Amino acid sequence: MDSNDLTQWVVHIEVRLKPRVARSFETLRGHVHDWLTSSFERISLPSSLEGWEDIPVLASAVEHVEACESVCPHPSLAISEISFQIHIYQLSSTDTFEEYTNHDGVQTGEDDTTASTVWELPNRSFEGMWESLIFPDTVKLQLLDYIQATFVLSDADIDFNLVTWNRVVLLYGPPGTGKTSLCKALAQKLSIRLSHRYPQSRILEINSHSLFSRWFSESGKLVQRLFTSINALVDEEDTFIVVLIDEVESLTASRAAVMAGTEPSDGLRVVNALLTQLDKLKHKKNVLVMATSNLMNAIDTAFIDRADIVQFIDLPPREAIYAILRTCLMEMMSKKVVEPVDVPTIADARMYERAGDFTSMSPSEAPEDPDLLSVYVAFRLLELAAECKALGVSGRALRRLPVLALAKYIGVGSITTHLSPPMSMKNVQANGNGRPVVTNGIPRHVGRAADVVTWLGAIGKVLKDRPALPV
Ligand SMILES: Nc1ncnc2c1ncn2[C@@H]1O[C@H](COP(=O)(O)OP(=O)(O)OP(=O)(O)O)[C@@H](O)[C@H]1O
Repeated sequence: MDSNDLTQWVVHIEVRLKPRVARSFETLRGHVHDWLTSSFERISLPSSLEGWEDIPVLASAVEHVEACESVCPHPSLAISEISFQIHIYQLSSTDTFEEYTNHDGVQTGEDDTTASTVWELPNRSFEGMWESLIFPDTVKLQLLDYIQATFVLSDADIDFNLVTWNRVVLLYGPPGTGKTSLCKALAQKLSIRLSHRYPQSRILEINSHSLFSRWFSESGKLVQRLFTSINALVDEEDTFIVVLIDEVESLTASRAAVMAGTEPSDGLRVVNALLTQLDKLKHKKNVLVMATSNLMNAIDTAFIDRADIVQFIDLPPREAIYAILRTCLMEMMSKKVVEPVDVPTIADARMYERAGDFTSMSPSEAPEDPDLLSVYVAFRLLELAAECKALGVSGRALRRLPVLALAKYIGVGSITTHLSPPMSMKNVQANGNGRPVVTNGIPRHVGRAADVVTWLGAIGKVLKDRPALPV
């Protein structure tokens, strides 16, 4: 951007408070703004910000500050180019609660089926999920922008008869590509970003299979009953509700298939009931329906037609695989399971690749010099990512590779420490190669870690066992 250009980019700053801190969010927002504008010249996007620990009022209340990714094409921005939107939030640790329904609508215990599970948002169980999901392009930001666009139009009091939307998003694609996780992560993000409008947020996950009653013809009624409880939640106008329908094809089986006799006739009642209920929900501002499917062809076209966004989520491309494997490796390094080295980002790895810095090297020739070792790691990770891409490995299977590598090729016995449960202080004593440390008050042993070259080699071997590798 031209330095004379007065355009400012909106940058979202998310400030997570410690549990049980009872301070005015408005006052804290002011302190965070003052700290940002007085302490930084530039901010990298995305990045975790540090330095608030030196401001007593922030140190006593804050747990984490994140400058979120932005549509801005620059990796960092000068403070003068930024218009801050500061979101203060506190995580709920509340366990999920389940809503029960049965054929006659009375909770009786044995016959009850769990029709839905509800979480308060933002919830500790979903923290970090957004960052951990890696997709090509700007899939995540586009989805976030879509929701924000609906709020801009709602605020402008746009006539719903002229410009309309249904608040329904459908993600489809192969299994294990992160669709369900993306829905949950998006719900968490929205609960933080929309907290000035909606002080409460919840996600309600529908258990599609439970809605098929063993009492013939009851399923349509079960859907209606479930939506009666959803409507009760939505009626609280200061609460934002995300309704997640996983495997939506089981609830919205194509009516053509039902007519042709390839689907049970109960399916017809369910899909009709669901479409009717969705039409009623679309007038509510505080609800978003997110659905996922592996079988797009099996979904009734009337449901697809109601979705404002139909987004294909594919198997990860090489760059995303690199980034996912890198996060796995870095997590293991941070927990001392793998010896720490600098693992280049995908951007750096591609730079090395373009510069021709890679020469084919066998693991026995891996350099000892830390800088060269880090280039070697980038090289091996790119190779592994290309292999995974060729095999069509899903994101879910990628995250399993470290466990398989440890179990099959490294050997559980060759690594000590974090495999054992936390010990009390009096039990802490140096053992074997380990020495005791205290992390967050929990004593742990730092033991023998595998070296990164061995790890990468083991992951390569797991990929070679193709039949045993669940993709
Ligand atoms: N693109 C990705 N980036 C990072 N992690 C991913 C990605 N895709 C999948 N994963 C990992 O795989 C796990 C499974 O993902 P998830 O259940 O959301 O996939 P899904 O597409 O909904 O699968 P299914 O269709 O089988 O229900 C997640 O916990 C996540 O760790």
